Amino acid sequence: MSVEEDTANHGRLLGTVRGPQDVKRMSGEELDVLAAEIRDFLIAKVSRTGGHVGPNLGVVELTLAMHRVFDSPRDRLLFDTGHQAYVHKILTGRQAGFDKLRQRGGLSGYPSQAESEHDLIENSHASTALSYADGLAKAYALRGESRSVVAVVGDGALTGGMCWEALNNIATAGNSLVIVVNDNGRSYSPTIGGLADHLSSLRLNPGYEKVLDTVKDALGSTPLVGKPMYEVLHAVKKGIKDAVAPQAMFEDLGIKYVGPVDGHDVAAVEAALRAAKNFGGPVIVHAVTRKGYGYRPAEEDDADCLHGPSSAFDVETGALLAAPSVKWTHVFADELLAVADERPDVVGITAAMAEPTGIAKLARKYPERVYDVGIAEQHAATSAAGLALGGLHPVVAVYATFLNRAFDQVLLDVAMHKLPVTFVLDRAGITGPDGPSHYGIWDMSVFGVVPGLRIAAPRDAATLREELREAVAVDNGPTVLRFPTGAVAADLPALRRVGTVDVLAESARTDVLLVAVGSFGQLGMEVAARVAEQGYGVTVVDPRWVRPIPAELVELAARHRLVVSVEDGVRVGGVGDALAQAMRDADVRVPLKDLGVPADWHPHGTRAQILADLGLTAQDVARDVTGWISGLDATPDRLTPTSNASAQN
Ligand SMILES: Cc1ncc(C[n+]2csc(CCOP(=O)(O)OP(=O)(O)O)c2C)c(N)n1
Ligand SMILES: CC(=O)[C@@H](O)[C@H](O)COP(=O)(O)O
Ligand SMILES: [Mg+2]
Repeated sequence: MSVEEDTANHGRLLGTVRGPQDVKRMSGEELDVLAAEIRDFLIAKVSRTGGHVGPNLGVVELTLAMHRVFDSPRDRLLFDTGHQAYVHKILTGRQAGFDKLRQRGGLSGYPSQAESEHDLIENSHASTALSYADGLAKAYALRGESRSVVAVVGDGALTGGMCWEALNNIATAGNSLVIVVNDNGRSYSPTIGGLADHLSSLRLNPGYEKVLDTVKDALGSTPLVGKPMYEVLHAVKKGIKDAVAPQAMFEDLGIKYVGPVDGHDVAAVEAALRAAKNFGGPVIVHAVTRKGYGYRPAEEDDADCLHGPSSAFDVETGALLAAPSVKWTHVFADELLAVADERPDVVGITAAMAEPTGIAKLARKYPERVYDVGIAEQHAATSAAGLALGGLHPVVAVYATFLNRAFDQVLLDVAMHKLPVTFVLDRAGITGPDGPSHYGIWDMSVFGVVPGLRIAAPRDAATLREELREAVAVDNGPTVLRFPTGAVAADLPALRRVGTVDVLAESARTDVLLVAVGSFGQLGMEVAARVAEQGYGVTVVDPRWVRPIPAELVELAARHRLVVSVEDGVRVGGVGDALAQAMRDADVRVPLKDLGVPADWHPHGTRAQILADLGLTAQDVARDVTGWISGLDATPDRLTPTSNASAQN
């Protein structure tokens, strides 16, 4: 079936859309038909691949209006977080790519400059678009380029601190800039905080422009008597603004407010955008939308309005077709609740992701002991420091990649004060479909340098439970627990424990010490078996606590001919790097080869595919290890002692 035929199957009009110019000339009726066809298309395609169906169903009309009012790519359309850019992709010639959405070699789930000139922000981390927009608008102003900058930001993303830093600057700069607040009242769960309350107060108020026009009309018949009348009018406007228009917050900042407007009414959004485009300064267009709009399973999904089904789902019910087995997240959630039952000082913090991180389970039993801070990881870290100063032991549960932005807070607000805060990093390592900015590959390197901070990498459910308990027992500094996405690894019992290091396998021969970090424990066992077939002995160890490097690991290294480490994190500054340094410091002259993820922007795909591309499979590692150890046989001094010569370029 050709692309045209396939697309046309989802609607006659959609099949005619090759680019934004095709929607500019459509009538209101045609746009309504096209919106319905786009919804059919989204549900049909995303139900097969998984992806952010809920958010994108909520921005169909919004995106149509944007592409009708503005001229992308000359005018720049920015999408905060970017998970809601599918409609933008549909309208910019990429309908054919949706059969391989978020799949290796296929369409990214986020804007991608490599895909289209219409795309700009590729980072899937929330709350960045307004800062990009501020910079872009300043650049166009300085270069004398008359181009519109439009940033779509969700109510959830608006709870991120960067947004307010940007608004502060946008107001001062006064450049022409359109901020479309896509207010569907939800992140995953309902958006929290004072801002959310403020936005909902706006949703409930009549647009104050309308009220103002009414008053102006009423007063308009009154003959103007110079200054006094002006004073009266101004006083009336101010009174209205203060009384009926809580959007004063934005306008007092110096940013014009337009709305609230029905985000599912193309004509209404268009009118607001045209007014904003011609205003000649920064304008907020407050669009009220519904996440999952037009698709009952999403609209009725109380958890997260089908925010992002991770794989194919049933169109009728929205339920995932492949029931997830026991996930690392589930094990964490259960054990945290068990700990909380025993430890009244243990509290939980989430950054707008209670369900995806498992913290929701604790919140259901102890709602008073869980804090949802919004998409505000920096605040989460320092608020946790405050909780710890107040005598509690906070557990901050975030995806590994999102803690990157709170490095300074972890370093100085938590660690320098030696505060007992536990950071639980879910989705650590290569995740897959969400691509490079979601890869939780930096934490062991970035946070490994923090003095007094300890990092645990459990290898299975049993060690996750054990290491979580060990972490919350630490009362003189921060701890980090990190584990990958997906199904939890089968329990891998240790033969014995040396200090905190678990020995998983050993042999009469001590040719190789294989340090298998975290969930790579099973991989280590398979490597040992393969290398043993070549006649070499491999000792497989799981350090459990990977930073700081356990002294016992260095002692074990000294008793082998070759050390190999393998980790689901970047090599630079990773566990292998740190072990090599510890061995040098102890003058342990044994060659070390460290395997891990190259510090780079790795493409999206499945976790297994990306790991295979990086040579992080049992077969590849076994081949490498065999090559290195047999090379030592041939030329014993080939690898200079304590070398951590890179195993990969
Ligand atoms: C820094 C950061 N933290 C967490 C996330 C995970 N995340 C992805 S989308 C989302 C909710 C976004 O809500 P909103 O901005 O309102 O957009 P909507 O999905 O409602 O369209 C969250 C928390 C993220 N992408 N970035
Ligand atoms: C955009 C975002 O941060 C999430 O919606 C992301 O898609 C994570 O998905 P998983 O929860 O399936 O890892
Ligand atoms: Mg939202």
